[in-house]
Amino acid sequence: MTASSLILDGLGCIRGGRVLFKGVDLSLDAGDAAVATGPNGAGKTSLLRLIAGLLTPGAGSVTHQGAIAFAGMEPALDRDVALAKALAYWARIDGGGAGDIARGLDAMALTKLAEVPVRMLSAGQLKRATLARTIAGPAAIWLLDEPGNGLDRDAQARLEAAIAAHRAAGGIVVAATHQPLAMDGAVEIAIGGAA
Ligand SMILES: Nc1ncnc2c1ncn2[C@@H]1O[C@H](COP(=O)(O)OP(=O)(O)OP(=O)(O)O)[C@@H](O)[C@H]1O
Repeated sequence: MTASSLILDGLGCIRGGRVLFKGVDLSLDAGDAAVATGPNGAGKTSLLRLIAGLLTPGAGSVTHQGAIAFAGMEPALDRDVALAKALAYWARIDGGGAGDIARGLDAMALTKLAEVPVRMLSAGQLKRATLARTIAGPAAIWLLDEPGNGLDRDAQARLEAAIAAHRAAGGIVVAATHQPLAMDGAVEIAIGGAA
């Protein structure tokens, strides 16, 4: 993996004319992780979207080295095709091959469901599929929005193992979550306020 880093400098977010947060500073290098916490509506997803470049900062800046993968709450997978085919679509865009898709499927215990249409997957299986796409991709910086939502105990352990392996390989992980997520030494970004 190429060198990765992520720096947030005085980052602020305004949505709907309301200041959600301001002055968020963060500096992550290869192997580091951060977890965004805070009440519903505080701005955790917004923070991830700012980092991904999907929102414009109200203040401050985001600087990063290494590609970003955003595993959001909505599974961005074609519902009408088999899971493996839906992941292959993204592998073509993200840059990956059949081996990477197999690795992603295996990491989230989805290999047996590879030929099942996406629309037939359960909520937890869809979440695992979203994570499999990120795992299969080449991005150094993973942004994970509520990655543990809907996961059973085995899938949660697999997610935590995938995060640890990614960090050991020089990747960076930023997760937004209400649930406990084992990430050794992760920096907490506590976002206050409530909607
Ligand atoms: N498109 C939008 N326009 C204006 N405001 C928005 C928009 N999308 C979200 N918001 C508001 O921004 C605030 C933060 O939303 P966000 O999804 O970032 O919170 P969150 O901390 O991730 O919440 P949760 O824990 O419920 O997932 C909320 O008050 C929400 O209503």
